Amino acid sequence: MIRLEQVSKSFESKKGVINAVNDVNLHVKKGEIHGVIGYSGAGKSTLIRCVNLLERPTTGKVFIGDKEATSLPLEQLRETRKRIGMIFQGFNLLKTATVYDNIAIPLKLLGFSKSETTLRVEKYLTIVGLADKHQSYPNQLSGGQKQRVAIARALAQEPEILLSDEATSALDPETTDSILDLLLKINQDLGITILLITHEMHVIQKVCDQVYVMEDGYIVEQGSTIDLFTKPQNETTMKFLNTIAQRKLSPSLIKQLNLSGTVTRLTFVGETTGEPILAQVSQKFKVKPNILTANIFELKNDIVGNLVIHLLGEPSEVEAAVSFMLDQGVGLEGLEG
Ligand SMILES: Nc1ncnc2c1ncn2[C@@H]1O[C@H](COP(=O)(O)OP(=O)(O)OP(=O)(O)O)[C@@H](O)[C@H]1O
Repeated sequence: MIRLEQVSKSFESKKGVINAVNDVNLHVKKGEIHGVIGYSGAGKSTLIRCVNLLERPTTGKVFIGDKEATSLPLEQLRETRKRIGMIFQGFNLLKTATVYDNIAIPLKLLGFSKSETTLRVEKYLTIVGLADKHQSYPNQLSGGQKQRVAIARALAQEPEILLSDEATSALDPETTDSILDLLLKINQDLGITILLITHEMHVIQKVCDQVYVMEDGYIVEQGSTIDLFTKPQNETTMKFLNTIAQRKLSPSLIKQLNLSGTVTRLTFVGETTGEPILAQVSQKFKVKPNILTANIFELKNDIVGNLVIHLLGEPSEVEAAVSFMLDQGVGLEGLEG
């Protein structure tokens, strides 16, 4: 549905050329939700703006469906843009217009009749849960409600694709979750393909099928959400994972705990998450597993559990215990300690 082939974007500035996006390849299939995560300045906004050609790539190709948007004449590009809705961190609502008009005005500008406009405004305000707010003004709404209006405005044009530029970054955690639930609902119920950018791993965790980690304009790691959560390869990915679950024991903690022996992280995915593996390990082998940290979190389609344990015992028993856990489908990663 969205395909980027070797897309780069540079800007001329007083300090020289800034390569904001470098050689990015990306493919979002119809109905999927993909997320790009990166720190400030990584190039995420520039990248997402290249998708609807708000920024024209310096080199590379952008495909929307089977059309190469980067080579379309302006008139056809306008048509293609109608297939893409966008929401923003700052909502971009007209302050002096009611909720109704915020959604209706773009439709009127697109030439929809009054009755079709009314129908669509009502339909999409109901979908976002604000059917009773027609006549409110943006300053009478909470941040989450404003984002819901912005989502209704984007949906009212009945796009196939929704681009989300840090749509939850200005919201508190609870409101963030309610907006993410809404994105999941419109993805599932309306079949809308979503590409989002974020600096919050929680957003990726909750809604994304595929993830791209971006740094200095490059995609430094990409894969399914489950793979990134269980087998991260890149240092930046690990830093983002650390924001939701402790992955490393700090040297001072290791010192305080006076750990000797084996410290390992166990990763449980799906069915193995509920198995009492550690109880079995201590029954079958002469080892004492001591849990140092533990967490369990839900991804969009999976459950992942992480345990950091300290295994005390004779090396041969520890080795046998480790091998048993591997056989049970548990992911293992040695940690310093
Ligand atoms: N119009 C522009 N002119 C010059 N430089 C730009 C322009 N837009 C972005 N940049 C530069 O490109 C780089 C990437 O910026 P971009 O906004 O895409 O990153 P980001 O990951 O979205 O960061 P943030 O989350 O802070 O917005 C930065 O160095 C930025 O200063």
